[in-house]
Amino acid sequence: MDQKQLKIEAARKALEHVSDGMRLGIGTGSTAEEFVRLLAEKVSTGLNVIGVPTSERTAALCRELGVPLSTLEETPELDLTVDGADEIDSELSLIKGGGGALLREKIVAAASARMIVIADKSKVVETLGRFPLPIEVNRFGLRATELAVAAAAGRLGLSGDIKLRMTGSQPFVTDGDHFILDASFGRIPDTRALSNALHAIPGVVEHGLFIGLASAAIVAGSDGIETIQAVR
Ligand SMILES: O=C(CO)[C@H](O)[C@H](O)COP(=O)(O)O
Repeated sequence: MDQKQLKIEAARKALEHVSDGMRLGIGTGSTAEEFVRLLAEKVSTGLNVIGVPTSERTAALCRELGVPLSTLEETPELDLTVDGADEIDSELSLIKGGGGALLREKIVAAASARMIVIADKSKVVETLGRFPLPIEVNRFGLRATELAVAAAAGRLGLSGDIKLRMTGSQPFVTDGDHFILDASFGRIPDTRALSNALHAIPGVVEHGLFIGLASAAIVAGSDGIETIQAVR
């Protein structure tokens, strides 16, 4: 089975957790898009749900496919969010933000009673950090924030390239009008300490470490689908 098919299988399994009347957070990225396509098929045959999208990109796809949408202002409490991830560890801590939507993704996940992560098996790691950590930052004081991020990481024994994410020759701009720094720190043994250190930097809007948010991960591999439940 190719990677796209594995994403579809994970998304299909997640759909089993969706029931009539649910208020759904809808993630961003290629795996979440497979979920939107399957959800739209169900909606077209009568499933009644309302979705809060985590990005303009997801909102556009939902509109195109006829998935009814709301905003978090109108619907501030959600039953379930289904989203992808860039990395998943055994405690269901995540790195997210490869698609640049981490701020809205985190706000939506935190407003949800449950978050189910969908992914192909390549996303499962022993320790987070192989994937560069996306850090959403204010445009103002970009260089100062970058230096502060490097210093904070250094105090935790982490180092590595910190790159401003680009789209062609221009910085990538998030839906919230911020920039993203991609930090290649390598293995992050203490995710909580790094999370706290990054949150203490004024120019950091949010980072892509999702700790204690995922309730379950549905992981599809060529040997089958595994559901990993969070132990809390
Ligand atoms: O966090 C994300 C977007 O900000 C995505 O969920 C993450 O990048 C995974 O994407 P994909 O399913 O395309 O691999």
